Amino acid sequence: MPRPTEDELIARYFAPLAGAGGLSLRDDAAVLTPRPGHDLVLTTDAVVAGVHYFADDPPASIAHKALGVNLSDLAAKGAEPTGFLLTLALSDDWDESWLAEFCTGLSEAAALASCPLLGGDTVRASGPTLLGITALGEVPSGTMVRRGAAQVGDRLLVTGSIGDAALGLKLRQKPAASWGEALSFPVRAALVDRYLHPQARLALAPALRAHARAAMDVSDGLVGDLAKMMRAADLGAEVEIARIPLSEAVRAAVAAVPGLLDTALTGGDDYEILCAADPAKVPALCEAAARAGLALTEIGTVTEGGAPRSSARPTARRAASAPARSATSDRFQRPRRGVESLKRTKLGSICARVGSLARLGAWIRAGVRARSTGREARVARSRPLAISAVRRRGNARQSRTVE
Ligand SMILES: Nc1ncnc2c1ncn2[C@@H]1O[C@H](COP(=O)(O)OP(=O)(O)OP(=O)(O)O)[C@@H](O)[C@H]1O
Ligand SMILES: Cc1ncc(C[n+]2csc(CCOP(=O)(O)O)c2C)c(N)n1
Ligand SMILES: [Mg+2]
Repeated sequence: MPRPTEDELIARYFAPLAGAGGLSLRDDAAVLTPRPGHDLVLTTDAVVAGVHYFADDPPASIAHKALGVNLSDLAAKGAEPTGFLLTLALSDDWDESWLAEFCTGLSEAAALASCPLLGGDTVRASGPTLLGITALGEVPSGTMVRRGAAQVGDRLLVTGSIGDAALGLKLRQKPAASWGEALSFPVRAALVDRYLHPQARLALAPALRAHARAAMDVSDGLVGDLAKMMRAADLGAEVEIARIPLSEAVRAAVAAVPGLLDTALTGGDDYEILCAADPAKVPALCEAAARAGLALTEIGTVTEGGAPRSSARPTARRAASAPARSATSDRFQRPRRGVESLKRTKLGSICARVGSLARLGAWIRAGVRARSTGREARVARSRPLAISAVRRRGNARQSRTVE
């Protein structure tokens, strides 16, 4: 059967999802008038087959994820969704039934969030399918919650539970994983569901605007994203690892294989919200979250920064005291090795104190400097991946001498 043309696709599958500003998807562009006294909040995120989802994931789930990761950014900014634009780059082998299911899922996800389709583009890709969504939201003027606005002494809080999706991804990759056998079938299914269907915490948006000082959503793993948030404020943080909210399923998995804690804390795909609030506002924030049906857990405190190293926003202090470094540890960055970087990160003392190199390694690989005394870890900014140098030297005591 011949595949529909782009115009046929639009009329059959996309126009039914269009909101008022989308003009039935029959014009060159959409048009919006933001509510008086409101700012527009704009965000865009793409998901790619084989990178962010599996090509054989259910098409409706893929749609839910593509929109959900964008709604999560709006939620973290305290914004309420207005609508979204969709760029669909379909791999050569797409078929209409896939697209029909995709649009069913997209329609459900959009309706749940009151976030209609406003427009988009459909093209053929020579590589894997890519779904790019640009989401628009609104906040009362001047109230968008910023990533970098935390202050020393603020409490750090996180919604929901961390690590479920990362373990769900592991199960999706290897359903017969031995640690999975410690979990009942419904618990395993719940983990995979967290991976497939991120739940943007939109219900938290008003509480964040009212009571939080800073926020971001956790898409790349709590460890890495906390480091990003602290870097944005040029501050550090002290996190009590034992307070990080873990579901029963994640606890059971970690009990079976302790190394899975690293996966849970650094794996990503959580789409929870990490926020910082004045301690005096924490009770009101938590009550508002509870009224919105969301758990919010205190996990630590914002502190003065460690040795400033980011070259992303140079300051006089940085220029005077520290070498430049790249902005984040992310999926594009290559490992940095060698004793020089080890010296600068003071990893030696950290490793000597922590004892569990394997556990700490994940924090440091994600660009976080941690000190630990028992169950507490002090987390600040650091040079990513220097842990590999420690490993190569193979001896924490020896490493300490180069601090
Ligand atoms: N190619 C790009 N062009 C312009 N701005 C970009 C580009 N890539 C990222 N940014 C901007 O950089 C900032 C940080 O982006 P980042 O991707 O870390 O945020 P995010 O969308 O919350 O994360 P994630 O992609 O993990 O969900 C955002 O303001 C984003 O708009
Ligand atoms: C098939 C598959 N393999 C791996 C992952 C894990 N993953 C890939 S990108 C990303 C963070 C956000 O990405 P970005 O920063 O590019 O927006 C995460 C957690 C996944 N979701 N699916
Ligand atoms: Mg984000």
